[in-house]
Amino acid sequence: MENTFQLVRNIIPPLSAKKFKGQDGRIGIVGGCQEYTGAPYFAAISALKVGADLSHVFCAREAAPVIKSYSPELIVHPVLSGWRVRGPEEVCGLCVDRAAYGRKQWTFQAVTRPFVCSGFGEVSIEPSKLLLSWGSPRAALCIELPAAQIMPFSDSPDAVHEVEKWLPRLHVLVIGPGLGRDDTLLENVKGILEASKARGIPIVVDADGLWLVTQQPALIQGYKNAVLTPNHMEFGRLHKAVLGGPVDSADQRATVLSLSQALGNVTVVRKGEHDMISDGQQGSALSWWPHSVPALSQGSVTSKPSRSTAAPPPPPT
Ligand SMILES: NC(=O)C1=CN([C@@H]2O[C@H](COP(=O)(O)OP(=O)(O)OC[C@H]3O[C@@H](n4cnc5c(N)ncnc54)[C@H](OP(=O)(O)O)[C@@H]3O)[C@@H](O)[C@H]2O)[C@@H](O)CC1
Ligand SMILES: Nc1ncnc2c1ncn2[C@@H]1O[C@H](COP(=O)(O)OP(=O)(O)OP(=O)(O)O)[C@@H](O)[C@H]1O
Repeated sequence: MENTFQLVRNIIPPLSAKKFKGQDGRIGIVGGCQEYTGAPYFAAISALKVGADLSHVFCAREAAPVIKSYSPELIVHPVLSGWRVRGPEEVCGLCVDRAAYGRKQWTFQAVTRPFVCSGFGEVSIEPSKLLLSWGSPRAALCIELPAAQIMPFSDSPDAVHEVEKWLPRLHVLVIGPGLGRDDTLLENVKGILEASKARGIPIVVDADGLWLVTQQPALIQGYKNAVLTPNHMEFGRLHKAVLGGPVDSADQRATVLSLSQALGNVTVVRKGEHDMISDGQQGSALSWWPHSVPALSQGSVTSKPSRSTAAPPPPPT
């Protein structure tokens, strides 16, 4: 137990009157969409609980009010998602919440001449038109649009740019908790990941960030400032994508080591009954992680303390 305390002390910055806010860690979490608001919250708040000073959450627009109301300590940027439809003159502007794209239910706001409508209704998109219907009895509005005019948007014109301007002030970025798997949103996240790499910022990749990396392992290949934190399923998917086959359950540690090596010595923390870590040099089981933490969706917490102070990953026992 004493050993565990010492290891925890190693990654928690000591309090000091000489420091000012921000010096002990400014963390960025890229995650949170309409469905998932808990995972980015846990990621952000657990960084604060282990000693970081500031936690920023960059999330989809519709997740922001929810995450903000979990805690006043978090700084929440609703920049990741949305659709803006630029229509013909009679449609001055129309916003449809991005997270629901591909489904029937949308939250929308349409500013048309001669009226404004907003609400929660059904939207169908065809190549050249957009049909909104809402209310009871149902009202409908059909807008003729060239498909090219339905464009992804963030609350600001460019999601990557919006996050990028914060990057010089961040010590570490956590990419993926509760992000969802929408292609357009992941395209934004890809841009954020590349911008972070260009600055050498340490990155923890979790949950849907791992989904993205599984589709495009080159994104993280050889970036030694990255820590991947896959759970059982995520590890299996990543292993298959990178090494081309299923996980050898007979030697779990070896699989973590070989995945790390195949990714160019990116650090891999495989979560499970025994968390396993490898930086491609050696593979270890982490018995130090406090297993009083129940296996109740605590992965969002697990991955964050390990890099939340931009400290090196915890040493193996
Ligand atoms: N509060 C929030 O905001 C949270 C948000 N989150 C968000 O949720 C989304 C989905 O993420 P995920 O990890 O649940 O889905 P995924 O990777 O598809 O795997 C699910 C399947 O894996 C299986 N399975 C799992 N463990 C296993 C094991 N040890 N051994 C064997 N099987 C195992 C299990 O199979 P089952 O038991 O159902 O047969 C299940 O079907 C993602 O967008 C993420 O960001 C989450 O982070 C949660 C907290
Ligand atoms: N079978 C298990 N026995 C004991 N502890 C476990 C077990 N599986 C996971 N854990 C603990 O839970 C932590 C999170 O693992 P888990 O597989 O739940 O990750 P996750 O699915 O990414 O979580 P989240 O749902 O928050 O994203 C692990 O780091 C480990 O400490």
